[in-house]
Amino acid sequence: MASLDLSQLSRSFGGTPAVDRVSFSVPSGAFLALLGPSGCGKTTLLRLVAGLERPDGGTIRIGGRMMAGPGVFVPPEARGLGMVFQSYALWPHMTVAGNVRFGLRVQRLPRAEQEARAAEALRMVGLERMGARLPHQLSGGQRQRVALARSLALRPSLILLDEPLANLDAHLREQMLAEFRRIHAASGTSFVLVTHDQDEALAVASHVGVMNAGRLEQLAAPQVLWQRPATPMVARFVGGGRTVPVKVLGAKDGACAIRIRDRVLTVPGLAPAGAGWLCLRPHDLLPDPAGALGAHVLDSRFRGGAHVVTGLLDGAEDGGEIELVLHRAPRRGEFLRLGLRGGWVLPREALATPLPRPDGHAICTKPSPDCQRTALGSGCIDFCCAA
Ligand SMILES: Nc1ncnc2c1ncn2[C@@H]1O[C@H](COP(=O)(O)OP(=O)(O)OP(=O)(O)O)[C@@H](O)[C@H]1O
Repeated sequence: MASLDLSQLSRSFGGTPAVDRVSFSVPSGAFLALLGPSGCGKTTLLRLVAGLERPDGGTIRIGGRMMAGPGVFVPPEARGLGMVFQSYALWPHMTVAGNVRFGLRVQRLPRAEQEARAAEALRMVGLERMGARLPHQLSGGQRQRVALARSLALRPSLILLDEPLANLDAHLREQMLAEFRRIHAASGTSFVLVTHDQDEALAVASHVGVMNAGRLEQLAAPQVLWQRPATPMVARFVGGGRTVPVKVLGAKDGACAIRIRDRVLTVPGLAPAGAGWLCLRPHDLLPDPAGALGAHVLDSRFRGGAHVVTGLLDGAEDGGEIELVLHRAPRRGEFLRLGLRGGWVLPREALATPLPRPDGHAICTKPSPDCQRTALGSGCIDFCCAA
């Protein structure tokens, strides 16, 4: 088990930053998922932590030990990490047990200990009866579990997983996600997972970091990321969210009075009077003939016992398509009036001084290079500048 602390971590390729002054701390035993659009720097960040890339600046500490920083670079094999990749990278001519023992042999552990540790790791991933098989005699999910067992056998303090489920079909991914959660809890090892799939990240992780163009936009618990996005990018990226420009009239006790057309509504949020964004997710909207918002129906299909409607949200700045659930089939082109049962308000421009939160912490509306910590372990669950 180890904590992971990054400070101002940067890496550029040909002058273009792939990871740009990223700072965060996650506690020992965390399951951190890194999420973001293609090319945002997730893999580069993972490779920096692994020691497969050297940073241009900043520091990496694992379990409090400096792994990279000014004048320090600990090579990958000395970082005490496990790595699991999309490709599994199993030796095809070796049995499952042989593959799991491989790293222990390299470490020259006594044979009896190798066997005991391999058996324990295979038990943890539920493959205790498959030790004698060859990799080609296993399913994709089983092969991925062997790769995980091989890492666990080394008893690393941190396991790095790079898109480990990408080669599996949807059903198997679900199963493996549940397995990952179980194995993470049973082993007590900290996990860092890079994934394209936000459902996967939100389902499995204790902490989720959203990256964009090399920067960390927000690092928070999944439900915080969902309910209180720190930036418009996070609001749009996570859960098919949309942002509608609104006028904020004032803020009090963690809620904002906003004007939409001729209506004044009170919505949770942290924005001062002025231009703001109303961040919406599909479940924040419900049909309401007297509602302040509206959407034109583009398409509708019957799924899960209800009509899932794709609508074009009136006034949204970012394309505006949003999914709604109705209990009747709407006409294509129909205008639906929508009421609010949720939402979150952000300021249009990043604030120089974050507004105080009702719980006494300050929230970063735009994480800055000076933002040193994400105090997840100590009570505050937002990307936080509170000193
Ligand atoms: N070895 C390299 N040489 C040059 N550019 C690189 C190298 N590795 C990564 N990059 C660039 O750095 C940026 C971040 O890449 P990275 O692979 O970290 O993103 P990612 O978020 O993991 O993307 P994806 O989700 O598509 O895998 C991209 O613009 C990529 O082209």
